Amino acid sequence: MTGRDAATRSHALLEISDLAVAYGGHPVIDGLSWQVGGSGSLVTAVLGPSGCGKSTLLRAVAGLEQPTRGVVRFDGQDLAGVEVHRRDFGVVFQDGQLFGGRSVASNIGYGLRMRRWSRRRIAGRVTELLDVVGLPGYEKRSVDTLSGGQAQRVALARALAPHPRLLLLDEPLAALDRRLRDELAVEISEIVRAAGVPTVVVTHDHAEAATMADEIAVMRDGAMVQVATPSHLWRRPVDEWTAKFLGVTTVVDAQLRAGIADTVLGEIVLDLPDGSRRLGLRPESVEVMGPAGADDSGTGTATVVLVAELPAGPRVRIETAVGEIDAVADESVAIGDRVRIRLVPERVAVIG
Ligand SMILES: Nc1ncnc2c1ncn2[C@@H]1O[C@H](COP(=O)(O)OP(=O)(O)OP(=O)(O)O)[C@@H](O)[C@H]1O
Repeated sequence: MTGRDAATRSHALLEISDLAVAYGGHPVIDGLSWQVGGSGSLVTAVLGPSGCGKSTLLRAVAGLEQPTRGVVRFDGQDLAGVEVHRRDFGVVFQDGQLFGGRSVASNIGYGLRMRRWSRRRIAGRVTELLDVVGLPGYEKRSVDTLSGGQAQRVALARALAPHPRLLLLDEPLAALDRRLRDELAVEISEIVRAAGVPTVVVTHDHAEAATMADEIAVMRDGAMVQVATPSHLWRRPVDEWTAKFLGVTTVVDAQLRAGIADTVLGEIVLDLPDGSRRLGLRPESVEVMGPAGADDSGTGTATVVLVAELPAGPRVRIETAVGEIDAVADESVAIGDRVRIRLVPERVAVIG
């Protein structure tokens, strides 16, 4: 399967219907239905809070957990009864789970030896993959001497080696520090796209999901609540829980008339039908404009209660009609200033 196939395929690659998985009789996933890859996306993220069942879902797709109900299909084939190693899926876990005490080459070649590839062919594939993951020449190194980031690169190479039909990544960056996570998220995304392997990546970090994936499935309590592109998710979260999980800190009511939404924080142009809506605000959704004055029609007013000078510009906390909220400022303001505020249309989330 190549990226191009993914773009032209009309049916979903992975189809899950009414899936249920339980541990000791306690359901963790109950009635989950989800289709992956039908819209042409190659990398899909499953994003949800800790404990919502993301890893369990991935393990059920890999064949490592037995569903109590439901169907998992891959490319039209029902996977019930298909053993883990016959699914041809590559899996990478949070801590890589490399075989300790062995060399990098031995780890990457593992699945190829199982498939009875010749030594020469394995050696060629290992070298090729070490180039792909940025570790050329590492064949003989013991995996016990690798850094966390290097170990995850080797785990990725091992998963990609047998040309899997699907790659399943379970929080592959969770054990790494922030800077390395950001760097490796971009790298992994580039690597799987270049290889053209459809990928599902589980994460609880929405920046990571947006960096890596074309499509994000938001999961809550064992079910999918919304599946959309990252930009659609930020702008149109399906409900208040999803909006807040995605970084919305304040929700305000709006009355729309002729493309203008009226809120207690001022007016905003929104191309939506007349009626009542709820708007979700993140700090970047609210801009502090300058001193409040005689002509404040259409804008809200607020009082500055805290100022933090961040590299990207001042971040301020302001007292408004809906309580204290965080906002961004173009120019310097001081604690106690009475200021005008503006809602930024493209950075406001419309809920529902
Ligand atoms: N082997 C197991 N036996 C019993 N309960 C389990 C097992 N694995 C997971 N659970 C429970 O199932 C629920 C979902 O766990 P899961 O690991 O799938 O969630 P998650 O969304 O991946 O969480 P996290 O982001 O913290 O890894 C949790 O309440 C967890 O305690």
